[in-house]
Amino acid sequence: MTKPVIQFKHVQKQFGKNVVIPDLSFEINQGEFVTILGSSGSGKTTTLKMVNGLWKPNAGEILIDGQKISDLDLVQLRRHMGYVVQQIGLFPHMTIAENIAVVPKMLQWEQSKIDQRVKELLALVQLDPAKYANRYPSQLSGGQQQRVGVARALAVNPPYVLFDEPFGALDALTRIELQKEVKRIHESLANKTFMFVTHDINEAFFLGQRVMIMHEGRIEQFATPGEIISHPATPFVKELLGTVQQNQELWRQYHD
Ligand SMILES: Nc1ncnc2c1ncn2[C@@H]1O[C@H](COP(=O)(O)OP(=O)(O)OP(=O)(O)O)[C@@H](O)[C@H]1O
Repeated sequence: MTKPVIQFKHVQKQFGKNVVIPDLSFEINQGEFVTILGSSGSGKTTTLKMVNGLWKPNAGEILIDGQKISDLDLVQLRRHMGYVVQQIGLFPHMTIAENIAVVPKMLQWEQSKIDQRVKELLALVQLDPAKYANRYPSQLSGGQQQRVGVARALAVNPPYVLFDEPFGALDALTRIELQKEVKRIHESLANKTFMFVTHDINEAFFLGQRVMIMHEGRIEQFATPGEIISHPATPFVKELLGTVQQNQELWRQYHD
């Protein structure tokens, strides 16, 4: 059964007089992994920030699990939404274990439960707890820090996890490794809804069960990777797919 848990209904967002999202409607189902792909300034981050209430729409309605976001307590809402960004901002003076435990501590979990959860999460993101729990962020590579960012976002078992270009600053190999991790984590956790913003078409099509392609604040197409590739809905989508072909041609010339 599909159950829409994130719904945008004719959402409009403007900053001052600048309308960046004129009229956005979509639904995301429980347990889905949706990627949002688009060029710079297309409104991806703004959309994500409206999902967790960081930005309020100027018009229209957003429903989370059937409830109007405007009726929800935003602190509660954000606790239900893990957030992973490029600059994950681990606290430098806290160990990795303490960084992951920030929200559980705030919620006054017992220390034994926190310790257990930190171990579980480090194992989930493939960092050996015995080796990493007591290190400081500066003693980890960028890729390892992003793994901690993912662990921290999952700390209190939120039903939603939002990712905003989390791997943008990583080298290509580490990036692919982490994409595989995130995909595996989503598959291993039942019913968690992931929204992942990226401007990398390979990342979007590898991770997304459905891909939302945005351009100038509008959805050009929102469909499975297979549907998009076989039936690109607009000239913009065709052009985007064309960039992959251009890359393939570039590489092919070295093989011929
Ligand atoms: N706080 C703000 N004040 C004014 N304008 C903003 C603000 N945040 C975003 N914008 C504008 O809204 C538009 C959409 O920005 P947004 O960050 O959502 O794009 P994006 O698709 O995430 O781009 P990128 O891939 O570069 O991060 C841009 O034109 C941006 O300049």
